[in-house]
Amino acid sequence: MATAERIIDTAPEWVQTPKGSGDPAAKHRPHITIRGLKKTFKTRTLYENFSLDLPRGKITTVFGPNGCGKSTLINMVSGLLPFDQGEVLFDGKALKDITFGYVFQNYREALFPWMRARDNIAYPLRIRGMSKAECDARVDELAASFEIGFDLNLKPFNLSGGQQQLVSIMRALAPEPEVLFLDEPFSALDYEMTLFIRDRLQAIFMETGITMIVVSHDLEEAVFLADEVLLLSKPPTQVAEIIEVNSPRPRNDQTLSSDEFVATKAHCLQVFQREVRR
Ligand SMILES: Nc1ncnc2c1ncn2[C@@H]1O[C@H](COP(=O)(O)OP(=O)(O)OP(=O)(O)O)[C@@H](O)[C@H]1O
Repeated sequence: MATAERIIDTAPEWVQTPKGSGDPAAKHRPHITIRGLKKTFKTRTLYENFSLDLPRGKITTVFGPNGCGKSTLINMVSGLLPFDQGEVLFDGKALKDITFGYVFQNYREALFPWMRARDNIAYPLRIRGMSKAECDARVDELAASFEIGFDLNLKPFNLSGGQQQLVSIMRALAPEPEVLFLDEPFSALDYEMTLFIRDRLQAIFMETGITMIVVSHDLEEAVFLADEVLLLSKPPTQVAEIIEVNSPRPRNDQTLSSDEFVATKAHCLQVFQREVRR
């Protein structure tokens, strides 16, 4: 069920009470509530009265037919794109009152080319007024978490595409966001780098329990990463189905051939095909 009434009671063990809230019940409430969203491009209505709850401390992947509005959805929720009507709240708070990160598909245009990789990563910390020593410590911490094997003193144009995307992800994570949005983060990467970054993202997720919303156009990737796959319909876009993925973490190559994973992926494909034919 994907309506206002959805009760979220299965936050993983590692999900902490939100910082500063002092409210242990918060982890059982939806993290993001979307109510009555409407979005029209010229005369075409993409979203009409769209409502959805997204859970705290889980990875939700967004999958659906071409052009159904996957990117538009996360762009509206993350404030990059205005909507015509409706409301998006983060455990009752407005977007301006939370810290969030966004990873773009096109990493080439996302990084500041004149800044070294480590200055790109530290940027969101510097603009918050953190000292150089604090920024350096956080960048080093992230580099260790991501097992970075390249020189962060290089500028983006001296890095490979995958390395640039890693820097983008580290920059998004630097201020310890409570929500991380990723729009097709692997679509411009080679397979080896995709597997590496996917595994690192999973590890970071397991360490931090950060809520992640990931747009994907690859069903296997969407199921592999997800606690829940949000399957969208064709426009005017509604939730076709929310499918739980119960494969245990950390997931690895063996996960892909496990009965549970194969059955979940097959179910997602069935729903997807039903929506495409509709
Ligand atoms: N700025 C815009 N102006 C006009 N139409 C737009 C704009 N942005 C998106 N659209 C249209 O809205 C629809 C949804 O676009 P969106 O990119 O969100 O879909 P998507 O599901 O992410 O697409 P894809 O599967 O191709 O990645 C598409 O028909 C697109 O052409």
